[in-house]
Amino acid sequence: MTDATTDAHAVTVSADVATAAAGDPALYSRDPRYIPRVAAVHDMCGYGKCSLTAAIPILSAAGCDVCPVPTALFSAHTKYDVFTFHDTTGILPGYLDAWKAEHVDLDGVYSGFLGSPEQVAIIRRLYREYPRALRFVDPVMGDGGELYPTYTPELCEAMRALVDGADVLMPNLTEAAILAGRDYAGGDLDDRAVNGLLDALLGMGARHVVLKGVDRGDGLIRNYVADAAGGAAGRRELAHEKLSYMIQGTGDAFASALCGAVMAGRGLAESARIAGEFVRHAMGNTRNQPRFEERGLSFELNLGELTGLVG
Ligand SMILES: Nc1ncnc2c1ncn2[C@@H]1O[C@H](COP(=O)(O)OP(=O)(O)O)[C@@H](O)[C@H]1O
Ligand SMILES: Cc1ncc(COP(=O)(O)O)c(N)n1
Repeated sequence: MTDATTDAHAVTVSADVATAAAGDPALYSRDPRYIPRVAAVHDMCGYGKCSLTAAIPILSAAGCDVCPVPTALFSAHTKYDVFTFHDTTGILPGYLDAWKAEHVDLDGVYSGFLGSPEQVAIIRRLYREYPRALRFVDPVMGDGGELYPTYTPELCEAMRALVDGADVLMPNLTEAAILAGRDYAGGDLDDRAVNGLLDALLGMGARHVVLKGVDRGDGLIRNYVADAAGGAAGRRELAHEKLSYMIQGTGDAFASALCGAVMAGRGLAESARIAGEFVRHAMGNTRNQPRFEERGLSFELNLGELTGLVG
């Protein structure tokens, strides 16, 4: 892995990904006249923008037909002190039976926050019934070494089953450690530790991994892209400016923008670059909103960055 060079704000990359398309092949071959259909298996939050309320507009802006598979209904995301939670596991088998009866077809299955361990079986059913669909897995479980409040050890264990065969696995460092069965080692991992986590996840059967959120205290956030087929030479480090405040929902927006860029026919490293920039710009706009610390990422003014990706 080559070190990123820094400039003040923009993304820096360890290779010129924009011009090195040969080293950053598309995972999806996009016909600009065709609108790919992506099932978004996430929760719905009534307030606090994240999960489905991020996935639907962001993927739509990137030119996808988004079909929600709601894994839970929350009054607000789990960073609020008060929220209601309704697990929708019981309705999902009938929901997918009805899709099957109507011959719905899918080009992608993009999963995130789950409501119960049984929902992993629902995702695996989607994989079986739509074997052509690209599998995007955001293994949402926790952050900063802590699990989210509705996540049990059983749900984390079930989540591990989604690693094998994932076309794009997008964990943060907490989630990568849980999936790989390692202790969380903080956010400032060196290259060797990053490579160790990437190797572990690729060894568990992921085809590509985007490891998010390495923070070495130098003002940058680093995301890493690795490819099971490409070996060490195929790894990319993408670094961009770290803003000094935190916003909820950045992980969901990043994963949705990355998924949209891949479905628009971009390479994975280029897609990770686009997603990181999209989140960084939207964080700037979120800062101008009331109660910005808790409202979720306000990306409404940034969707135009994604509408031009196709064609
Ligand atoms: N403070 C920040 N400044 C700039 N970019 C950020 C910041 N927080 C998150 N991002 C971008 O969004 C990506 C995903 O955010 P993160 O919150 O780490 O995901 P998760 O919710 O999965 O932990 C990061 O890898 C980074 O590219
Ligand atoms: C109900 C719910 N859904 C999703 C998230 C993840 O948010 P993030 O994108 O910050 O990981 C959350 N905290 N709560």
